[in-house]
Amino acid sequence: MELPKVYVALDYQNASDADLLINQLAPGKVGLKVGKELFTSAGPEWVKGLVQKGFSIFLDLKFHDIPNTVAKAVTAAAKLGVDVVNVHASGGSRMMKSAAEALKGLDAQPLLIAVTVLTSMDEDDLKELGISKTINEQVEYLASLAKSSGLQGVVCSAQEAKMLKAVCGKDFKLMTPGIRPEGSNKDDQRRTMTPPEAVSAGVDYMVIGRPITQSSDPAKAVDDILASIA
Ligand SMILES: O=c1ccn([C@@H]2O[C@H](COP(=O)(O)O)[C@@H](O)[C@H]2O)c(=O)[nH]1
Repeated sequence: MELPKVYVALDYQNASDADLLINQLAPGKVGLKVGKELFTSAGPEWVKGLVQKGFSIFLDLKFHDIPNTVAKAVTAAAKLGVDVVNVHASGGSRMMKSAAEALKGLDAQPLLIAVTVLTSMDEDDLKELGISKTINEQVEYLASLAKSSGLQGVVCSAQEAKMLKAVCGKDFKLMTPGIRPEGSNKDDQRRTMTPPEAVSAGVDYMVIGRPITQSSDPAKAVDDILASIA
């Protein structure tokens, strides 16, 4: 099944706030990304309800723990019927292999992808962590590790898309947050691209939150974004 190009990041405090937007969206047009805040407040049954309504769901919980725990967590996510689930590549190859192995043989197998370097980070943030590589080097390193561990793609910035498609191959999926329509506020994001730039760079999927959720007319913001990449 082909997944939608745009996932709306539902960074809301609770299900009723999120439902106000979801009720204006059509499942065939966009996917929905449920992250830590909303999952913690709304819970797995609410996520299952979105799946039943026909939405493609990216469950963005960025698991990062010992291999056994992450394997169990991705299994629980798969059982919700979500299409995409993620782990942190910095959890290492044993952790990622364990997650990939756990999904094999399940009836529903979500796309398993790994976060490389958060799109809110720049080179100074890497230095602070004791990493002397450039952003591109670190993203390439972690994406290659994710690929060799059996994952199907990564979360990265659209700025790294061309490089990663060349290194990891065109079938290796790129999910890209940090997307900002022309003229919109960057907020805490550091490595951004506009939707048309991201499409030209070859991304598979885009995650867009505040430019939609904080717009005075979120449904129109979605339509404008989709029109800009049609
Ligand atoms: O590297 C990453 C990984 C995840 N995210 C998530 O995507 C959305 C982006 O929201 P915006 O409002 O469009 O900035 C948010 O839920 C993050 O948790 C990311 O931004 N970068």
